[in-house]
Amino acid sequence: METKLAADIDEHIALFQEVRQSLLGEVVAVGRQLWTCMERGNKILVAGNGGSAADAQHFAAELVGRYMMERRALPAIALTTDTSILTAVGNDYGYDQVFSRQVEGLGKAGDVFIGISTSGNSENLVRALESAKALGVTTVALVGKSGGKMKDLADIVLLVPSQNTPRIQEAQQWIWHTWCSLIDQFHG
Ligand SMILES: O=C(CO)[C@@H](O)[C@H](O)[C@H](O)[C@H](O)COP(=O)(O)O
Ligand SMILES: [Zn+2]
Repeated sequence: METKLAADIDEHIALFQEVRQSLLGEVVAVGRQLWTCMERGNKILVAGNGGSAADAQHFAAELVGRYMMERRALPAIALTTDTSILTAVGNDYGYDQVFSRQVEGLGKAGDVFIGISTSGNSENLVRALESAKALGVTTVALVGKSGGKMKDLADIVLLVPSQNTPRIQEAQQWIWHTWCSLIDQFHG
């Protein structure tokens, strides 16, 4: 039992070392793009399922509220929180449209949509990427495993090199926390 837990920690550390090697530069570049988007008056839309829904909300909370320093509120909306929208759209159109419908209602050219998924194959995120693209909303896919269908649709793809769902989520949490940290610094 403890051996398995220790192996999980070793896997986490090895993955983070790999992420530092292969993804840090791009994470910084995307963080700068997110800041530029919000600075010019556009907003960030973010969505995911399950643990990634929690991540979407956690990220939006730290932009609208604060991360580590005092700064102005920033415009970010998690598309996972309004149960009336989620149940109405899910019931009337289907669960695969719960995010795309919100992107169509809220998205403006110049906004950024971020889809968080471990598989890259959640259909509601695939549809949201398609809707975003049609509106001129920049799309970012935070994915793992093979990157799935989302990898081929998004403008920017950050692929965590792991097949293990919780480890991928841990690395994705590092990515959006790093964006929060960079945005604090850019805000100055
Ligand atoms: O958090 C976990 C597993 O760690 C689960 O809740 C997980 O997020 C759900 O199974 C999601 O539906 C998986 O979707 P995705 O990451 O493949 O887009
Ligand atoms: Zn989880």
